[in-house]
Amino acid sequence: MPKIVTLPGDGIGPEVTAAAVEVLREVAPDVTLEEHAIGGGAFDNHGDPFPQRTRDALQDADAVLLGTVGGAHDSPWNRLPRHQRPESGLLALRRALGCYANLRPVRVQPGLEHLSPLKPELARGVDILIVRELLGGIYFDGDRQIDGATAYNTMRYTTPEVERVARRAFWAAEQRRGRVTSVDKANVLEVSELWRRDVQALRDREYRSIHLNHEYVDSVAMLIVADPSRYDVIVTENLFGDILSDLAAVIPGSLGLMPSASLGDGPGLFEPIHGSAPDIAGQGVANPAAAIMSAGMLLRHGLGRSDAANVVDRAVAIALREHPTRDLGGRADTRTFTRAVLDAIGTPAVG
Ligand SMILES: NC(=O)c1ccc[n+]([C@@H]2O[C@H](COP(=O)([O-])OP(=O)(O)OC[C@H]3O[C@@H](n4cnc5c(N)ncnc54)[C@H](O)[C@@H]3O)[C@@H](O)[C@H]2O)c1
Ligand SMILES: CC(C)[C@H](C(=O)O)[C@@H](O)C(=O)O
Ligand SMILES: [Mg+2]
Repeated sequence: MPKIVTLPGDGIGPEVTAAAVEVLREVAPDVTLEEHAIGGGAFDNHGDPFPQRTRDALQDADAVLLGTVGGAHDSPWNRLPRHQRPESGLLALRRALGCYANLRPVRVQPGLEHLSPLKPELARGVDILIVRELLGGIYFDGDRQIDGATAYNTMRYTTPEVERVARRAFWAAEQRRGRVTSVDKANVLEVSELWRRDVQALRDREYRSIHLNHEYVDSVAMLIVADPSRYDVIVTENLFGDILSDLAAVIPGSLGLMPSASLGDGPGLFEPIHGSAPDIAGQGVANPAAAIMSAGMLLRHGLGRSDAANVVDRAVAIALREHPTRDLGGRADTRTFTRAVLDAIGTPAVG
């Protein structure tokens, strides 16, 4: 019986995770779910944003389902030493699981173009997979400091770090349209020069059937919304991927439609890309679609259950058509939307 560790976290995390858990129980009733603490609440209760008990629970987990961590800008959590802050708990979790490849799909489902603020002809058919490097770069390098009026962080990558995430991107592209765009800032940064060189060399050595091109991150920030259909798989380093994926959320219509899967060599981590949304937390109005779709990715990538994952994706699309949430200009609250997903799961597919 597969064991899934759930980590609801802070803000809207518990609200959207509860929805995803309901859906998981419906489509995978044999799975064991075990809830643990992470983030700001974990610090308040256990003095650590990634407590030892949570760390221990990962040992025999098959997959991890995460909500969100963090507080508002004026939260006391933001005045803690950095290693005690909620976000540090999340980064430590990613590192503990060794999840170096973060898959962030950006998809406009047929019939849901109207949810996008882009013109329907631009939004129609968009299907991008952003592969974000998740354990390296400026997020993790030890060389960082703030001291009086001076502060620095360093962005560092090694060839093995670049190659392992690029491999995931090439592999994904082989199952899709065979195109990879590697995004960097090689016109300015040495670290991007290495990134570009290593991605190209790997393509030339092992993935000759893949069409690879390189683009600068500033240009991609424009083109991804101006002409999103030009992209199939995008592979990029940690910080660029963080920013580009929130930007890309505009294409389907909301951060609440952006799930993710973080994969390494052990159990995967599945989480919506959005944050704890302190502005709407506790009101029961968060869009749980990204969390539910993350549970779908867990079924697909974490447990190898594609059929169940397809059922979830189809049900989410139906619920979005009939009961859009407030972030999408609709009126459905979290409960109504989740109910609609559960109802759609119970309705046999036609055709
Ligand atoms: N993976 C994570 O846990 C994660 C990711 C990003 C940010 N954060 C943390 O979350 C906190 C808030 O960050 P932020 O405000 O910059 O970003 P955010 O993603 O929490 O919110 C940005 C905006 O999007 C809206 N939004 C986000 N998710 C939504 C959903 N599911 N349904 C409806 N609306 C939604 C919010 O209401 C807000 O207006 C910070 O502490 C930050 O560090 C955590
Ligand atoms: C909360 C933060 C550490 C995190 C990140 O920057 O990776 C978030 O923005 C994300 O996109 O998952
Ligand atoms: Mg982010």
